[in-house]
Amino acid sequence: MKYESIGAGDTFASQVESQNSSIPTVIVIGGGISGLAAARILHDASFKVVLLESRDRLGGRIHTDYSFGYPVDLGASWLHGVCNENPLAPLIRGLGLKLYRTSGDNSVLYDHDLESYTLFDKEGHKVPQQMVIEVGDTFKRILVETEKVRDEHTDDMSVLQAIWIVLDKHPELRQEGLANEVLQWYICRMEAWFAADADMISLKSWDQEQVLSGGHGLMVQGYDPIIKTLAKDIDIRLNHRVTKISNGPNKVMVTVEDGTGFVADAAIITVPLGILKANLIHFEPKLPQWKVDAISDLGFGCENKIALQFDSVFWPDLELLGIVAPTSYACGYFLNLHKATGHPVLVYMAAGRFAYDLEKLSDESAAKFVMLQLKKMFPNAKEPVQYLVTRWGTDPNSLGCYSYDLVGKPEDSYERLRTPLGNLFFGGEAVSMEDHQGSVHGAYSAGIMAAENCQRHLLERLGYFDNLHLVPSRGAIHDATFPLQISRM
Ligand SMILES: Cc1cc2nc3c(=O)[nH]c(=O)nc-3n(C[C@H](O)[C@H](O)[C@H](O)COP(=O)(O)OP(=O)(O)OC[C@H]3O[C@@H](n4cnc5c(N)ncnc54)[C@H](O)[C@@H]3O)c2cc1C
Repeated sequence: MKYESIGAGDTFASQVESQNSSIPTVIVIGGGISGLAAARILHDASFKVVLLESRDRLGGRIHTDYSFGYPVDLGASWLHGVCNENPLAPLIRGLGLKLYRTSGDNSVLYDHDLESYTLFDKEGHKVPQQMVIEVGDTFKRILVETEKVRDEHTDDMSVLQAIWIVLDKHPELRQEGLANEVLQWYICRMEAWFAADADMISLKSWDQEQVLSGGHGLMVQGYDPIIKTLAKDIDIRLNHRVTKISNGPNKVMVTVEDGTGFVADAAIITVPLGILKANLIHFEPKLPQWKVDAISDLGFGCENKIALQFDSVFWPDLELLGIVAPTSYACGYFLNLHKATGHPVLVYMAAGRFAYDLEKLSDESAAKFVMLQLKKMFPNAKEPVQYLVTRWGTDPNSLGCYSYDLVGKPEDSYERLRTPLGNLFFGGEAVSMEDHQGSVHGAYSAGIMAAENCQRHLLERLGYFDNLHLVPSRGAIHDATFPLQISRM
């Protein structure tokens, strides 16, 4: 074997000398979709791979929970870009997974269409749908005007600041009373897309991502089958939290929490940006300043979900039930999973500072808070049978949800983030963000890209071109030709 698990106290050099084999070896750090995609590619290409994952489960920010008796995604749940060009389409087709499309292209609500929801004020009165549509149109006009603000200013600013400038210049776009609360709700939806408050999001970059066509679809059976498929036959070590990475000229040594070391020809790191920002992994030699800067130039937002299971449905047959308020912070909404899955489940979703604040509450208090919101809309709402509460922002394995462009971010941050350092390659959601804005398919592509770069680098460095049989790196699962199964009720 080219690499092996080694005990604490062994020196890097002595371990390197003891390794002799003809098969290139790679350590993949992180068992989310990015790490699994990387491991899959290299495993299928006959590399020797070991994947180190800190949690006691795979999937990372994909987490399909089954405690309600059926799948509920507590992390990612939408496929952004329901089209054949989506890199996940072949896997989804091959597994016969169903998608429930919640919006077409270019919705002002990102992954929902205007007709798919109802808003309520804080007294529980329905907001007239005509007002919701009109304010939605105004919000679109405000956003168009912010493009002019961008053109007029050389320095970047937050989206919120630009909105204020627009409202100052165009008093006719200002909203009062209930209409302003609806406008705040649109801002709240925008903040959910970036998992960050509007005063943190870069005006220069917020709309620059390349979104795939086909709109957005919920994974009806959850994302878990994809994780299971990618993980098949990979040497995976759960409960292996990496604390140190020593990047030598010919080998990489990765040390985990209990002091055990793993040596290989190369390593691919796919831990979330929040982990890199918090310096939870010690790099030897230290990361160069340009890499450290790239890590701090990007934002890492937070979104939390509180899933409520009821014994029966008492709410209307709509996809989203929203509550408007005088600030976007105080607005909220429930995703009606019954619409897509047939199960009596509502998922409350909170993003940005509010999501962090929710994490300070106990599970019970968080569920009580959410039930108060629900009872404003439906005074006779039943109590939930069960509930699940996420804490992505303080979870030591994620420290956030997904990346976004901070105000003033230099243009080449992503490029610097993904640039390899010798035998160390960088995958993970944040690395591919300029194309895929913190998405599952972005993370998947980033893992594939890192694996392909690593593969090329090692084959060149080790001179293996002649004696390795390489399976085409996208693998047989990419050849499936079943149509995507999409429904809309
Ligand atoms: C609440 C929420 C909702 C989302 N909604 C959507 C959505 O609807 N659609 C969408 O496309 N995307 C969504 N996303 C984003 C999507 O989930 C991520 O972009 C994607 O799953 C990231 O995959 P990844 O492999 O890069 O990172 P991760 O899934 O975070 O994988 C990294 C892995 O590294 C492990 N790790 C951390 N530290 C260490 C360490 N020191 N040593 C070893 N392992 C370590 C972690 O445990 C984790 O398993 C959402 C995310 C969240 C949290």
